[in-house]
Amino acid sequence: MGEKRYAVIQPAPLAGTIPAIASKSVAHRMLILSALCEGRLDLDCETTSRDIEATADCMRALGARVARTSRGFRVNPLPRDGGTPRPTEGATLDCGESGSTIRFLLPVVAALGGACSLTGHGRLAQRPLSPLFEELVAHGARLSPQGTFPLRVQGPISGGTYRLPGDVSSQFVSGLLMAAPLVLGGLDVEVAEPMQSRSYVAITVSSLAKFGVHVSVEREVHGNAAVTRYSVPAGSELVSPGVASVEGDWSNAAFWLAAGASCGEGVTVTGLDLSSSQGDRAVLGALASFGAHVTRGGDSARCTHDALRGRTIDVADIPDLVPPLAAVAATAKGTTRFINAGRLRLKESDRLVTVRDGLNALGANVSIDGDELVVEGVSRLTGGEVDARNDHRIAMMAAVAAAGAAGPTTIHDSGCVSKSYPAFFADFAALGGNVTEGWE
Ligand SMILES: O=C(O)C1=C[C@@H](OP(=O)(O)O)[C@@H](O)[C@H](O)C1
Ligand SMILES: C=C(OP(=O)(O)O)C(=O)O
Repeated sequence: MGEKRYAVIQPAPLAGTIPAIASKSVAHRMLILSALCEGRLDLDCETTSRDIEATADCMRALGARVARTSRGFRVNPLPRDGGTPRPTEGATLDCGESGSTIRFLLPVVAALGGACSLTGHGRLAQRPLSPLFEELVAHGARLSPQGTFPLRVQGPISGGTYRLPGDVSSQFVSGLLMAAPLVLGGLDVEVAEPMQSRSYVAITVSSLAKFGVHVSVEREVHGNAAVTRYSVPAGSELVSPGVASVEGDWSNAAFWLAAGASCGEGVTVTGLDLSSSQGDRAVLGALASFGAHVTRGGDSARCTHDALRGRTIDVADIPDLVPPLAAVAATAKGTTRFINAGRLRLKESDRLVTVRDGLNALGANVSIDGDELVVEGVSRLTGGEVDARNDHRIAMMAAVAAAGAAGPTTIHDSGCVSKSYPAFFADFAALGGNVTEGWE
């Protein structure tokens, strides 16, 4: 028995109903804020994943008590000293392979003051922390050089205005906003346009609101340039709502909805908030624009195959939807262009390359054109061998594409789905997928 998982998929269309797993994005934010706030939180979050657990472990290392309960997590926050949370001095926080965790916690630990270290694995050391890194240094943080772990952090940081470009990672903005209530004086984050992944900052703003912190958001135009200013006023305090729940995950539900769009009799995902602040609920509009039949229920969405045609889709705000939408585009008639997709190079893998290679290995016709991914639809995928390259969304994309292929597919390194969705292949089988897993 080897060290990596593989999955063999025999063609069989997916159909049926599946409950959404808990949103990874929301869970990260609720675990961090509940560890920093005043008062205990019972968090409804029935499913978990490697990334969510990385954040939970980091908050434990900082001094919070985070227990797994039958429904989710019970979080007792960091001890307080004169009303201020006090982190464990010299703590090491292992962020695993989670970009969200390290980018959210870097400003948070700097704001808490004291000394601690951040570490991680896989591609995490190569994923950018600049220019958040330089802005923190400019505001008083002392940090060891970027690019190697452990990253040593010594706070505190001052308030004032933090300036960031909008096209590297919105996670920098979210991290600073979660750190803001810990900083003396108010804190503004000024984000230059074009601003991508904007809706992820909206998730942060609505999570902070649950803990009683109001963020004002204003767009300002200065000559030819525009910025969005997020302001957290001085004196903002994080207070636990007591109980809260993590809503369903649109980014992962997108794979099942894409499977419904590609072939078969339709897939329904339940447990979704149709007016969520998660930008990835845009998957419904995107699948409808391909020609798929989309229906919305009270807390569910259903997608059924119909004649599909290629589209141009701007993915600046929805980078995580590219793998499932590319699986659909692979057999949509004509050309699909995913535009403003450059940031996909900065994910768990260079996702422009891994989406292209993963789908082409199954008989698709995908190419990269600058910051665009271009998919020429073929009438049917053949199946084949795909290396997921340690990227959960590439493994899930390949599985969805393989279900509708003419022949079998082997996905190497399929175990990486546990980063966001440990039960992915069990749910794939529950929807009628034909999958056999093993070690190699
Ligand atoms: O804030 C978040 O929860 C996320 C923001 C996005 O990253 P970028 O802002 O770096 O694009 C997204 O790709 C990631 O999976 C989750
Ligand atoms: C990019 C992702 O996550 P993160 O940036 O948190 O590693 C993802 O889940 O696709």
